[in-house]
Amino acid sequence: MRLAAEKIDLDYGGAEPVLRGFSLDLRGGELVGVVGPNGSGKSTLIRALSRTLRPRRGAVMLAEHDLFKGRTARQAAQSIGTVPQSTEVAFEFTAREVVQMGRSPHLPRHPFAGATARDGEIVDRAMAQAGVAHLGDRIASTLSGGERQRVLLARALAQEPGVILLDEPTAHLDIHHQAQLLSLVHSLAHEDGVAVLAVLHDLNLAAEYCDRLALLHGGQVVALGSPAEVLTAEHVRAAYGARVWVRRHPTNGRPLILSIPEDPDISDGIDPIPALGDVLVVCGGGTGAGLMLRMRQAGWGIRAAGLNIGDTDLEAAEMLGAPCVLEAPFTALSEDAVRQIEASVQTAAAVVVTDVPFGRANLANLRAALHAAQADKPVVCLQSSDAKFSDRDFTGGEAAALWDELLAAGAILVTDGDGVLEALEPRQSPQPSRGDDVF
Ligand SMILES: Nc1ncnc2c1ncn2[C@@H]1O[C@H](COP(=O)(O)OP(=O)(O)OP(=O)(O)O)[C@@H](O)[C@H]1O
Repeated sequence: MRLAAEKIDLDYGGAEPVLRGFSLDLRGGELVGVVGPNGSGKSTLIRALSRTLRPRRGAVMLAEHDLFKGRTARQAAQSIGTVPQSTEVAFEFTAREVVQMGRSPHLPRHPFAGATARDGEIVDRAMAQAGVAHLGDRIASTLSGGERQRVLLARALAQEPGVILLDEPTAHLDIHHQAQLLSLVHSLAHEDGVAVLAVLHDLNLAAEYCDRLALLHGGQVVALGSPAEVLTAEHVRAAYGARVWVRRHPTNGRPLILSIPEDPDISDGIDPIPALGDVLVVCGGGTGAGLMLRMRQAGWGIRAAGLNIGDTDLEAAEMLGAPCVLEAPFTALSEDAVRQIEASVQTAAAVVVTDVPFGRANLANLRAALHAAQADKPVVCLQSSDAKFSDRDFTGGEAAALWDELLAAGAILVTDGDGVLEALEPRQSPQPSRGDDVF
């Protein structure tokens, strides 16, 4: 069953709408997660989709009907089951009675008077699915928050709806019940063809279970798509103002979000706008992380040459907001990546080559540095005094030959990070060329 918000404006009577021109299409067979910071309008969206809050503009369509004009509340409840954020139960009903209420949109009269044996079976099944069969005789108000949340899920399941809307369904659940609930709603979507929309705060759970995500910020969708498309460090920063690393989950390949502590050592002293030019850093395997941070703190803009996804230097570069040329894990830099690196060399003020090992996979980075030096671009090469380049050449000598060419072309050899900064330091704009009194 399709449920769609079509360019809706929602408000609570204030001057400004909470959601503005909002559209979202939910279809049977998919689990869509709605994520976003506090106050971004997630619960308000659920209220509109569940026919509780009428949009000021636009329409909510249930199949081909306008939910607010073409459907009664009872008709809507036959198709849409809602698990609300609040688990408060006003009256002294037993858990089973609460679940039985889910059948009421389908019954001709009073929910308990009109219930048939089949309704009873549906209630039993819903309680079993939600893992609350053993709580049937308990007074709902005496249950724990997590137990009540699962009872309310059972109530929604008892409606046998084509659409289920869940507002923070995992808020009160322990880790085991979180996984159980999301697995259940995932299978309702994928095996029974139900359209499921869940507001979730936990981005990792959202990434793991949802087919699509909508990221809300300020009452608008700022990103909509697969978890990998939506949960990028940039989107998370833009919506939440939080800095995160985005890695891949080791088993399912979905994005894994790790928050970066607001470490004053990292953020202090970094001017948001680099005062100097951009330096392209050839690094990898952690050889560039500390150096990039120091260079950034010194006022340089940073770009990273080709890095494989999963490389620790990629995390550091992302943390510093540095553009990177990305390559798949354990894969040699592609022709496209090499083109991007060479283009980056053209516009960089300088190139720094860390003491990263070179193999066939990243040799193109070293070649790009050589091209920079040959084009009279300042290139600084890091080689600690007690190491030999041959120790980090895994190309059978090809990298060593490039390295020698690089130094012959005028690259500056330094032995540590201080040396890199010193070599770069006098290079205030305008950018002088090699041969000027620069290094
Ligand atoms: N009943 C109401 N009356 C007036 N304003 C409201 C009401 N409910 C919500 N709002 C406002 O609407 C905006 C969106 O609130 P909403 O509850 O939809 O956000 P949310 O994304 O679900 O937040 P949270 O993550 O904190 O649950 C907020 O500014 C909130 O203060």
